[in-house]
Parts: sequence; structure tokens; C-alpha cells
Amino acid sequence: MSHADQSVNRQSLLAAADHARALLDAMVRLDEDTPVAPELAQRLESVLELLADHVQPVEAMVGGRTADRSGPRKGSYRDRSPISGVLNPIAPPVTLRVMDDHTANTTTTLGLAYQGPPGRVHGGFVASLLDHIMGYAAGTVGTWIFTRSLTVDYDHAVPLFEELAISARVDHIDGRKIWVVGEIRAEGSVVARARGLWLPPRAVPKGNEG
Ligand SMILES: CCCCCCCCCCCCCC(=O)SCCNC(=O)CCNC(=O)[C@H](O)C(C)(C)COP(=O)(O)OP(=O)(O)OC[C@H]1O[C@@H](n2cnc3c(N)ncnc32)[C@H](O)[C@@H]1OP(=O)(O)O
Repeated sequence: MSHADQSVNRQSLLAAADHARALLDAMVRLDEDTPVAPELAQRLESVLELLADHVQPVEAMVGGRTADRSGPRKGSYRDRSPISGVLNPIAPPVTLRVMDDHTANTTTTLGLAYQGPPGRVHGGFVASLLDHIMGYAAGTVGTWIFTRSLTVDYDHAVPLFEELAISARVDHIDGRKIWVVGEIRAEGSVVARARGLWLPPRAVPKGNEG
């Protein structure tokens, strides 16, 4: 496939991911007695049939930078992230800004697919957002790092449908330990805060040494 074709294909994939995102939103807004339910199930089944011969085996997609170098490039690992992956429909997605001063930030607005208590973002997803943005701040110190500990304070409701500003910074480094703080603001006020510890593995995971 030529570069131009690749780029057109990627645009189509991005559009498909956006449609899938809109589908997730529509699914959680459907009335249980919606008359279109049988047709919806049928149409989605045929979409899955279309994909059946084209989805990659999971082994090709698991892993980091060097997953399956044997075949043609299967696409970026980061594009598949559940938080910032543009090709992953469960990701809002958020566009990360990662800075040289060991900070990371983003903004996002979440809809009903992320609802916990009525009108509020699910607490687990609040933690996931913080974990991800804080992980990227920690990732400015060392490439391979894992969340070892994360403590979230839910100070106030994290609202749906309003722009959330999520930011994180490395607080201090103690040997291998990277301590990070993060927060979420809505309308300028802090609604959730977190503190966490990130650590590199003792050995780089197999297949990702390059
Ligand atoms: C392509 C790649 C790009 C990557 C870019 C980055 C972006 C990523 C974005 C993604 C973001 C999403 C991110 C994700 O989703 S990461 C996925 C979720 N996290 C994991 O899966 C991690 C699971 N854990 C482990 O694998 C290991 O525990 C690791 C490797 C982390 C460390 O195993 P290791 O065997 O080395 O160490 P240890 O566990 O014995 O502990 C080590 C030290 O830590 C101290 N300790 C522990 N807890 C606390 C505490 N609460 N307060 C104070 N101290 C604490 C403890 O006492 C000990 O201290 P010391 O005795 O050594 O002094």
C-alpha cells in the first residue's frame, strides 16, 4: 500500500473509531423497548462478519514497541490505549500533552458511557484518567514504568458533559521511585486529586528491549 493510500486508510479507521465511540454513547441512551433493537443487533452482527477475516491475532497486538516485528506494522501500541488511543473506541480519547518539565496534561469531556452516580463520572474511570496522565508524567523520567501505588481523593463530583482539565507532575524521585501528583479540575475547581508511586521493572519486559 502506498503512503497516500495508507494515510487515506488511517483516516477511514479514525472515522470508524469515532463512529464506534458514537455507537457506545447511543447504546447507553437507548430505551429498552426501542423498536430498532432487532435491526441494530443484525446490522452490528454483519459489521463483525466484515471484520472477522481482518482482525489480527491477539499475539500480534499484545506488547509494547516491538510487538510482532515479523510482519507489516500492525499500528501503534499507543493508538490502542483505553484512555488516549485514537483507535480504541472505549477511549474518550484524550490528547496528551507531555512536557519536558516532567508534567503531563489534557482536557476531555465525558458523556453517558462513563457515568457512575447520576451526572457524575464513574470513580473507577476518574482513577483511570489520573493513572494514565500521571503515568505519562512519570514516563518522562523512565520509559518503562508501572503504577505501583495510586491513592485518589474524590473531593467533589467529577461532572459529565463539562470540560475536565487533568494534569500531573513528578513530585519527587527517590532512587527508582518516581512519586507523582495529579488532579482534575472542573470549571477551575479541583474535583479530584491523586498521589502515586511509579517504578520501573527490575528487568525490561521481554520483547521490549529495543
Ligand atoms: C511504549 C511504552 C511507553 C511507556 C510510556 C509511559 C506511559 C504509561 C502510561 C500508562 C499509564 C498506566 C499505567 C499502568 O496501567 S501500569 C499497570 C498496573 N500496574 C502494574 O501492573 C504493576 C504491578 N506491579 C509490579 O509489576 C511490580 O510491583 C513493580 C514492577 C511495579 C515493582 O516491582 P519491584 O519488585 O521492583 O518492587 P516492589 O513491588 O517490591 O516495591 C518496590 C518499592 O516500592 C515500595 N512501595 C510500594 N508501595 C508503596 C507505597 N504505597 N508507599 C511507599 N512505598 C511503597 C516498596 O516498599 C519497595 O520499596 P524498597 O523496599 O525497594 O525501598
